[in-house]
Amino acid sequence: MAQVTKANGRVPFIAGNWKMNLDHLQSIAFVQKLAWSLKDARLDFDGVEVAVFPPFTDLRSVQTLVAADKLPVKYGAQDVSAHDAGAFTGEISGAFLKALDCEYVIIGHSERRTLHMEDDALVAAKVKAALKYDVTPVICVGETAEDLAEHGPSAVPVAQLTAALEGVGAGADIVVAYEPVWAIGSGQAATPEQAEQVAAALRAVVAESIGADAAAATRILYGGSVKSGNIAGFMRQPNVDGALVGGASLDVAEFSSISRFQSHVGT
Ligand SMILES: O=C[C@H](O)COP(=O)(O)O
Repeated sequence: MAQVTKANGRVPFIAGNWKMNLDHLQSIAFVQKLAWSLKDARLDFDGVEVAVFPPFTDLRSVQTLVAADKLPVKYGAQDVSAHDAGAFTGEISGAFLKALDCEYVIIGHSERRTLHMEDDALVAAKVKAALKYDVTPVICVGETAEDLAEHGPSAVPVAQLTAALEGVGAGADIVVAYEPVWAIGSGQAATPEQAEQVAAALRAVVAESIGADAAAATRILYGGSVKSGNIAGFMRQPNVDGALVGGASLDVAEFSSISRFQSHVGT
């Protein structure tokens, strides 16, 4: 299968955020089926990285399965504490994620910003906590419909990413996810051109904050009502390197189809 790994060298990244869905038994069945599906499709795993982000309680099961069967599926957590250890009831340390071989952690998802009152300062602290333990943060930014009407598409995501990277060292390994809040779970995705416009602005922020080399290497994802039917349009954009998928990541066939976006490119 022809790959569309871009001339820029960034490996496309398809990430499934399960949110609060699928328990540890369901996670095992899901990851097994996903791996079989991707293998059946003869996906070249050098050409695309596929990761799932299950609830914390699933991570040990997913780790065991992936390690035992050497499955070509990566995994990460949906949140991390800003603290290392101690009296923080309900929190999960980056050290614990690293101990489970999590490569990634989602930080600053709009649901955490809105429902759990996470502000830019806390997001920035969590980014540093993840990097401290060598877990790559997937930093989520995005504007609400009101922000869009008032400030246009880029202003709020740019401000959020600038704040999230405050104090982060040059060359840090990060992933950025642009998720317009109005597109999440709404069935109304941004257009590929809208996503590209904001992704380009976010890449400039990465360059300004942690350096041009890091900006060239950083994957910027689009998220918000991504499906197999619209993924190709996003993947054609020069600054969009993948997708953070919510609802559609809970259906093995659909998530596998999104991961095989190469087969939709050109259609
Ligand atoms: O993290 C994923 C996003 O919230 C997108 O969710 P969605 O694909 O259900 O719109």
